[in-house]
This record gives sequence, structure tokens and C-alpha cells, in this order.
Amino acid sequence: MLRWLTAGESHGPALVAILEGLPAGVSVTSDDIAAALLRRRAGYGRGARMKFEKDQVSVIGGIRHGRTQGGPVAIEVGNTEWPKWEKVMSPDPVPQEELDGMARNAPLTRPRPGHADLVGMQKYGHDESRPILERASARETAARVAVGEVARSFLKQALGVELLSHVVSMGPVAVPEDAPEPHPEDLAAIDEDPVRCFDADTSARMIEEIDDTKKAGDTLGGVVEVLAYGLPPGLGSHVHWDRRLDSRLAGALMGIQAIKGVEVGDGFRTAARRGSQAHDEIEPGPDGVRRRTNRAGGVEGGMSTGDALRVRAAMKPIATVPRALDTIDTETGEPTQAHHQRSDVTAVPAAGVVAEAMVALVLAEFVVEKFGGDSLAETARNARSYLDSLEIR
Ligand SMILES: Cc1cc2nc3c(=O)[nH]c(=O)nc-3n(C[C@H](O)[C@H](O)[C@H](O)COP(=O)(O)O)c2cc1C
Ligand SMILES: C=C(O[C@@H]1CC(C(=O)O)=C[C@@H](OP(=O)(O)O)[C@H]1O)C(=O)O
Repeated sequence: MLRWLTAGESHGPALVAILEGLPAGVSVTSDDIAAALLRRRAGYGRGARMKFEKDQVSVIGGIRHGRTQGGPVAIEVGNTEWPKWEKVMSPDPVPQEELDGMARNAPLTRPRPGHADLVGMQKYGHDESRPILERASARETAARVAVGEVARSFLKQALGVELLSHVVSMGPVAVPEDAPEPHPEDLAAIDEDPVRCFDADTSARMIEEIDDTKKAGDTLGGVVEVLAYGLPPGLGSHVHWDRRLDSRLAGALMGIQAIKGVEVGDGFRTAARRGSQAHDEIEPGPDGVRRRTNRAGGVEGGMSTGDALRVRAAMKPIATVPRALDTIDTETGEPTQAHHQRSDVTAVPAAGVVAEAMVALVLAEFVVEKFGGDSLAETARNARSYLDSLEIR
């Protein structure tokens, strides 16, 4: 069983993640994890914080000399901004006179519509939103990307599975339906694009849309797509809802802050088609059985088909709108505007990198479940033996 957990606040000293259940022998280094974190910080439209803050990676358990040892992998991602927040976010009590008058510590009583502020205050009994936004913030996704990189290394080394993501729409600007699908070798080019879009013309229009939105004091959402190549048929199962691969992928993607919709394969577009145009007809191919198309996105009956896995996630626009939205002051009950200091205009490019990490973690979980193994060699051997013994190929 593979499991993982994160802890830490947006302006705390560090985030931490523990990944447990991965076999020994997976090659991964602090530099690999740092490189993955750099990809998450990039993206046209992100706010000021991305420029001055750094992610400081420390592997504090589970990896020795660049290889997993079989024990839990623990990774700390330090916030370089911590010295500025040491008093506001101190785990231990701080004398009131040291906090008085500190702008950073001013109570946040004007909850932002679309963020966790108001309902979090109601549920947890806080009279301001600081204790809520600190954990609701997507800063936490840095910890997910850190362990996602370990999962991704495992998938590549055990089975040759490779993942990528790209932005398919930014607000109203979308990649054309017939645009070519990217492959693993295109990932470097996607990462170099300012909005992580694979289509150069659409990328330019997305940048314009971000500029216009910023000028208008507004924010943007969009849609990202994750693709995974090289999966074997048979990860997941049809036998129970929570063993379905698509069910777990949808949950993992919806678990990313601000994701409001998930699509597997052609998803919502399939619902508008007739059956004859919706499914993937099966035929004999030169290397065995194959599907003529991949509208299903690589999942049938809750199991991977062996075709490319294709999932999309729709992100709502950033909730901290510069031209602030109407709210109430929870102290007075009077109408006012939501608090705003700084914010991303859009974080859709970063959300793609986070979605990749979530998909890698789910796939790794299913690989561990199906093939087991205490060492990478054992997992790979079990997978090979399963593939060699498939009766229908
Ligand atoms: C990578 C990433 C960066 C984000 N940056 C911001 C931001 O700068 N400001 C903001 O208000 N929300 C930001 N968000 C979205 C909030 O975290 C999100 O709106 C909040 O958690 C509420 O969404 P929910 O209703 O889905 O939980 C970001 C989300 C992601 C995934
Ligand atoms: C720090 C990160 O993202 C943050 C996510 C976030 C939010 O509300 O989700 C709000 C912003 O932080 P702040 O309110 O401090 O400006 C983003 O910068 C990060 O991704 O590393």
C-alpha cells in the first residue's frame, strides 16, 4: 500500500511530506525534486511571491546516496520567507506587545468569496481567517510535487511510464480541438512556454488574455490536461467504486485547491455523441489487440487499457481578486470589500504541474497494489511477468 501525507502552513517555516510504501532502489535526488519544484513556480501570471520566495528542499529520510531504501521518504520544503513570519506564525505563544501594531498580524475579518476563509472560520470557530487561509493556500502543493517527483521516478524506472501536462485553456482562450497531442519528448518545450501551452498561437493569445485580465484588476482560471504514456492494461478494477482508477484520479485532481471539474478522456464531449461515435473500436494490430481511437482516455471499466491516459482538470479563477469582491466584515456584520494584498492573476500553468504530481501518486499507488515488490527490480520483474503472460495481447 502506498500512502502519503503533507503538513505545514503557507507562511510557516516549511512544508513537509511523507511518502510510505515505495520499494527500495528507486533513483531520485534532491536536485530532481528541486527541479520539479521549479517547474511548479513558473508560469506567466503568477504573483510577486513566486519571484522573491525560494523552495528549499531537504530530504530527511528514506533516500540514501540517491536511492530509496524502502522506508518512508520524508521531504521538507523550506519557505525562505519564514524570518518575516516568525512571530505571526510562531507555534509557541508570543508576548502580545510584540504582535501589537504588526501589520502582518492584523486580524483578517473580510473573507474572500471563493476562498476557504468564511466557511473555515464558521467551522473551526476562528474570529479571523488567518488560521484558515494558511492551510487552504495552494502553497501546500509544493509538498505534493516533491513526493510526486519520487512517484514519477518510480513509474519511469519500474515500467517506463512517462507523464506530462499542458494547459489547454486559459479563461475563454482554448487550444483548437484538432491540435496535436503532446508526447513525453515535448515536455521540455511545454515547460519553456510561458503558459505551458503546446500550441504557440494559442499561447500568445493566452498571454494577451492574462495581460488584459491583470489590467482590469481581475483573475483567470482554465483547464489543464495530464497525459501518461506506457501504462500496462489492468491497473484499477471494475469490481468496486473505490478500486476504479478513474474514481481515484478524479478524487486526486479534485483534491487540488481551486479545481472544480475533472474529465477522463473526452468526458463531457462524449456525453454529446452517439454511441457509434463515442467508443473506441477494437481491432487486431501488428503488435496485438488495439483500439482504433482513444476517446476513453485510456480507462475502461475503471481499469487502464494500455492506451495513453488522458485526464483534464478545470480550475476556477483565483479567489483573491484585486478589484475586490463584496463581502462582509465578520466583526461588524457590515458590507465591505474582501481583503487583498497580492495574488496570482492565474495559476493554471502551475496547476498542471501539480496535477501531474497527483496523477503520478495515484498511478504509483495502483502499480504498487498490482505488482507489489519490496525492491524496484522485484516490481519491474512482476510487471514484466504479468505482461508476458497476458492471454489476450
Ligand atoms: C498553484 C495554485 C496557486 C494558487 N494561487 C492563489 C493565489 O495566489 N490567490 C488565491 O486567492 N488563490 C490561489 N489559488 C487558489 C486557492 O488556493 C483556492 O481558491 C482556494 O483553496 C479555494 O478553492 P477551493 O474552493 O477549491 O478550495 C491557487 C491555487 C493553485 C492550485
Ligand atoms: C505560495 C504559493 O502560492 C500561494 C497560493 C495562494 C493561495 O491562496 O492558494 C496565495 C498566494 O500566496 P500569498 O497570499 O502569500 O501571496 C500564492 O503565492 C506557492 O504556490 O508556492
